[in-house]
Amino acid sequence: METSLRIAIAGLGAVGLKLAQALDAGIPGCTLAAVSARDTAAAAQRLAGLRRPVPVVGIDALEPLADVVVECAPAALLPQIVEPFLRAGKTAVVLSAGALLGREQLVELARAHGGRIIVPTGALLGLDAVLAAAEGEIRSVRMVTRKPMRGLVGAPYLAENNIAIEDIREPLRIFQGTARQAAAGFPANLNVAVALSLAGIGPDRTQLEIWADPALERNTHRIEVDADSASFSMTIENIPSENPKTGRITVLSVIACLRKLGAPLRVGT
Ligand SMILES: NC(=O)C1=CN([C@@H]2O[C@H](COP(=O)(O)OP(=O)(O)OC[C@H]3O[C@@H](n4cnc5c(N)ncnc54)[C@H](OP(=O)(O)O)[C@@H]3O)[C@@H](O)[C@H]2O)C=CC1
Ligand SMILES: O=C([O-])CC(=O)C(=O)O
Repeated sequence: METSLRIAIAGLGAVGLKLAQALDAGIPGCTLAAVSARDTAAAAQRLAGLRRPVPVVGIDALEPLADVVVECAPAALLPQIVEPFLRAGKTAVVLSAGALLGREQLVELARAHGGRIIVPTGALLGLDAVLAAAEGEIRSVRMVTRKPMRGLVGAPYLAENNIAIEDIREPLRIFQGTARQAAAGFPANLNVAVALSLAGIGPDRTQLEIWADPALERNTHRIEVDADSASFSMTIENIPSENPKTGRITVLSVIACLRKLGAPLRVGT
């Protein structure tokens, strides 16, 4: 007998709204149960076209209404969104992966209560191969991210280091360091680097370069992995969504992830 997972969406922006619409159109094994947004009235308006309306509630009211929460909100809200679900032994799908760093207690909470945190591949690619390689020995993981300026503006790292990118004419390397350092300096831009590090050799060994490139339209990530099982490199060129910092493929990754949760055939690691 098919049971349907009740899905809550925390954050109704570029990712959350598209996800709500996809759930309303139908993802097998999943039912949209509730959403949360900063501006409740505006959110209710955005959802007016849904076939089956759902309540718009505060973050703290989501847990009793759902089995799974999809976090697609500003990174600072991550603990408030996922803790109630983990404490109830439920599942949290996390897009603000950078905010998991330094919050290992969330994983402990999940472990203690039988809950689960799932980080989808999101705007990246190749995490299946990285996970497989990590079962052997990975010698190095390097990622190079190139973004148009509108995909980077507002990042705290730029202000803290007096880096102005608005008027650059040539590609400019604005950051070189580890995934952990990038997550702190670019909390709305580099979740993908943290997801890569969690799949592979961790946030302190995953090396990252970030370039601002005025010639680009797409957020571009290249990953290079050297392991005892294989060497591989891959590049993804993300078409921006309504939010220039967020690739269109991000919500599709979440939809695929939810579909997989209830699927009798699961492909990929
Ligand atoms: N892992 C990955 O590969 C990727 C991760 N991300 C991350 O995913 C997250 C979502 O991205 P995106 O959809 O583009 O972001 P948006 O900025 O488009 O949307 C964020 C949403 O969060 C809502 N929000 C803000 N404050 C609250 C609150 N207090 N309670 C409830 N909701 C709130 C906003 O509400 P309102 O509309 O009312 O203002 C908005 O709807 C971001 O952290 C982003 O960095 C993005 C791309 C890829
Ligand atoms: O890393 C992110 O959070 C988003 C990103 O780069 C992209 O969408 O390409």
